[in-house]
Amino acid sequence: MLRSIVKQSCRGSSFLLQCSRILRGSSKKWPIVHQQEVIPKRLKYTMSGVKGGSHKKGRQMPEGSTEEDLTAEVEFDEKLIDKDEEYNFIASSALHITKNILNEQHILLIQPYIKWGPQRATTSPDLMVEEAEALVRSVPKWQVEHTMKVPLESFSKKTLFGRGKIEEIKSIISKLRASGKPITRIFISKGVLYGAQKRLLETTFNLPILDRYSMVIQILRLHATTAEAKLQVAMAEIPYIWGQTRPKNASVGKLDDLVLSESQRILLSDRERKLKKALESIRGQRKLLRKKRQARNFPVIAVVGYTNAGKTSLIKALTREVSLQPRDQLFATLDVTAHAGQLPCKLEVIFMDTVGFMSDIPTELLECFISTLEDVMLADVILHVQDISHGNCTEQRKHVETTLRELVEKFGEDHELDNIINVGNKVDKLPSDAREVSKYQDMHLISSQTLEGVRDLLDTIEKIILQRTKRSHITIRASMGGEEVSWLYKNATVVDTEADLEDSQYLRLHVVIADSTFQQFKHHFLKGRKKLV
Ligand SMILES: Nc1nc2c(ncn2[C@@H]2O[C@H](COP(=O)(O)OP(=O)(O)OP(=O)(O)O)[C@@H](O)[C@H]2O)c(=O)[nH]1
Ligand SMILES: [Mg+2]
Repeated sequence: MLRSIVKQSCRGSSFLLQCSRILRGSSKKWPIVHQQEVIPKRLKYTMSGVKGGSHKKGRQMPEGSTEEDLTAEVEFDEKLIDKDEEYNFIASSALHITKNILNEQHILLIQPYIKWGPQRATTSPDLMVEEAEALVRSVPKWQVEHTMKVPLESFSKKTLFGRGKIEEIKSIISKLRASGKPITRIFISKGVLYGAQKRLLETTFNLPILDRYSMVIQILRLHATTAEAKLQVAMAEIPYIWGQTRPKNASVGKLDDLVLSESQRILLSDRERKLKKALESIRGQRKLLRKKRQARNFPVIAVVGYTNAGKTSLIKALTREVSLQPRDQLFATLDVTAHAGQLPCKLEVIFMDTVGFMSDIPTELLECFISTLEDVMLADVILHVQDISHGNCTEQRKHVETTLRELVEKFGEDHELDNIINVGNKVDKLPSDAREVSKYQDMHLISSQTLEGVRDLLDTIEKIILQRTKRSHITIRASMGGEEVSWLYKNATVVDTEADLEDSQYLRLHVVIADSTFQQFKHHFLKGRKKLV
């Protein structure tokens, strides 16, 4: 900690600059046919702004910028997120999207896993089942009636399971029907099943089959409320449908793939093109929004983590924002929303809530949320929230870290991911003697529910934010009622003020100030220039 006292005088005002520079850090390296029938509707797309923000009166804002300015409009065809009967027909064949997702469904859950070899599961089958059950629970009225763990030698068999296992599954389905629990869907908890595998199994059991990708799509459809989230989910459906479809000139032997007519192919391509365009516009709007935030000079803290780790709960604990609704559901948050908060030094910051990650789901799905994830890449600090009470915590952590790295590489961001703070959440669920374990050593153990450890975490965030955004904590002595005082209120964060014991005409202001702003301050007041910019 550097402490220095600088005595200066100018224009009759003397300054005692007592600089307590807490931290100084390195800079951040940082298809169709129907086009004519559709009347493109101009839907209002409202970008979520900073919720709960409190702007200090007189604080310097970019000219003309207000909360209102965070609203932007993107034009897109209403059919992309609403009812498009022809598309829905294709989607329901490939994804088994139900007309009314809220209808009751009775699920037979099958968890396949590889016991030996390079594809061997890194997680225990029981934990895999637990996660698969949580996926089903995330849709109201969907109920797991029976669960099976099935060890396999590989996932590439045409019928996935051997003959004996298929007979066993058939017999379980019959028994359940006989006992008044008829199965309506089979959920095979594997990332993506080949189109041919899926259709063969559907014919064998005479039931719709869901894999993890199509299961997650059902949940995302249910949880998407804003136009942006709905467009992103609509986009995420397209690669899956193409993957399930027999390629145009494929040999007729592949009868088990989903076969689309020429007009259906055109419809799908056209939809893909329009979605890409709409999402590009949204990406542009998000960039604009980011620029506005940057102009306002608010540090940004992105909160990432495995789904259900407690990201939304942590933001709620840090901001006390009552409107935030943490839910015991997977993929509860689909929109990146910005929430205003304050660090202990009173510096206003923005916390960004994000979409959760999940293993054994192709990154293609997550990539549709790229405009969202760009906000994460460009944040000053990333909080990686982990549910340490979860039996699979270590694997979840690895998965999030790997995916973040993959996304950074894929989207060419120059990011070293060196600004991550690991947060071990739900510590209240751990017995006290389990907390000392070395695997938690690089983590801030907290509970978003009891608020244990939250204040310490905020202190760490503050330290890193000050370092990365090149801000310092300093004390400035200035004449009471003088121009310097109002300038500082406008351009810096005044944490506290006290009377100067040596001279009652002076105030001592404890401020958090960006290094560049401090240079401006010195330039204006120490060089005798009266006019401020
Ligand atoms: N006991 C306990 N439960 C917690 C804690 N933090 C979150 N939860 C619970 O965990 C569940 C998930 O919390 P969320 O905050 O919605 O998790 P999330 O990471 O935002 O989840 P997604 O948005 O679905 O990715 C909710 O039921 C919360 O009440 C905690 O510190 N202790
Ligand atoms: Mg959430």
